[in-house]
Amino acid sequence: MDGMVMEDEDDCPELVPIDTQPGPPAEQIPVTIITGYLGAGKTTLLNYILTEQHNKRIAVILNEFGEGSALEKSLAVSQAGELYEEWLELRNGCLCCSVKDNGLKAIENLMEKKGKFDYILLETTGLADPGAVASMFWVDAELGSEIYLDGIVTVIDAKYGLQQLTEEKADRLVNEAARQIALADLTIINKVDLVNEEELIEVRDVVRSINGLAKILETQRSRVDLSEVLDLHCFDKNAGVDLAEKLQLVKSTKPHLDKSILTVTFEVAGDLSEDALNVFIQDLLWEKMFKNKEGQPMTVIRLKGIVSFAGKAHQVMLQGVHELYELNETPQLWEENQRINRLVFIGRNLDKDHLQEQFMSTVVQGAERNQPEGILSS
Ligand SMILES: Nc1nc2c(ncn2[C@@H]2O[C@H](COP(=O)(O)OP(=O)(O)OP(=O)(O)O)[C@@H](O)[C@H]2O)c(=O)[nH]1
Ligand SMILES: [Zn+2]
Repeated sequence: MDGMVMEDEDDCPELVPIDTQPGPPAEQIPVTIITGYLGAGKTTLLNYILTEQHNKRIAVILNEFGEGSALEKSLAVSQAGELYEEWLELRNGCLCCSVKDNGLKAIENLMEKKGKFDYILLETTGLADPGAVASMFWVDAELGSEIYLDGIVTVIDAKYGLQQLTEEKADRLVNEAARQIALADLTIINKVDLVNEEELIEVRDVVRSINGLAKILETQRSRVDLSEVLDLHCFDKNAGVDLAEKLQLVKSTKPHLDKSILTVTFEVAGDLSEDALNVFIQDLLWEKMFKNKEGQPMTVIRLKGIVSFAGKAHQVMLQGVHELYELNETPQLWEENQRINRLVFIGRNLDKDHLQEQFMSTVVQGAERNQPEGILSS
């Protein structure tokens, strides 16, 4: 248990046991990923945070990782009004591995030269898939990096967001704007000055229909309460208590605009077999074995949950970003006879009934089981 699991590909690290310390050590530096479609207000948000926040040394990274095939990319880091540039070498065109090796190294080099930052804000370009960038920081924290992923913030243009979300995509491609919303821990609907109340409600409904879990803020010029954006600890197992509460409020959504991406959530009482759960998740995320009624494979972009393992007194937090997932014991103890697994899946072609049916097969049955099993609600 307590480990990062990833697909076993040649260039990628293998299953790595991690320490069982609760939460990131104090000296680790949080990185918040700021994503969102072209022109939504990401840079405006960065600048706002930089001007509002005076007691943190914040480094800003502008990410071009996801784009082009150039062999070198610059990593611009600005701090206290000064701009530094580091060059990244992209090996063999494999962005995932190059970014992982060099992106973090560049940041760490920079810290050696310029002194430690307290916080890193990373703006992805509007068309990038922030999932790849998020995975890199997430994995690296497990490998003992100085940097950990705090949260994924997606900025949405109140005026053009809907249009961006409905842009036709070639058959198998996911609309990037929708994917960015699906990945978010927090969404910010910006430019509220440009729309009327009705239009705003429409955008809000669509955002909610894609991601039923992320909090939604509404802003003008990306002016937010910084405490709602920074230090969210979304990937931290100590956030398990908050997550457990939040999951109780999440509702499954109906497709709204972008037909394919939505949120599915359910609760199942009882204890799970850890092995069976791993098989279920891997079949879902890696093998894409589960199909909807139209025969299309279910694709999960983001996954969160609190689960109960047979024989474990503590709650276990489940987190997934694309094909990476993690199970971590939280400090939270189960109350007797209150062991309820709560899961939230955000992705395409999700069929709730089928997913829940498959999940039920991970519940420990018969003599092994020490809790009553059954569906509580949905
Ligand atoms: N009317 C209005 N304009 C805004 C608001 N927020 C940002 N803008 C403007 O929208 C434009 C795009 O803002 P940016 O912050 O550069 O957006 P971005 O997401 O960083 O854009 P790219 O990096 O190009 O994808 C700029 O001209 C901003 O001044 C807002 O709340 N209302
Ligand atoms: Zn920008």
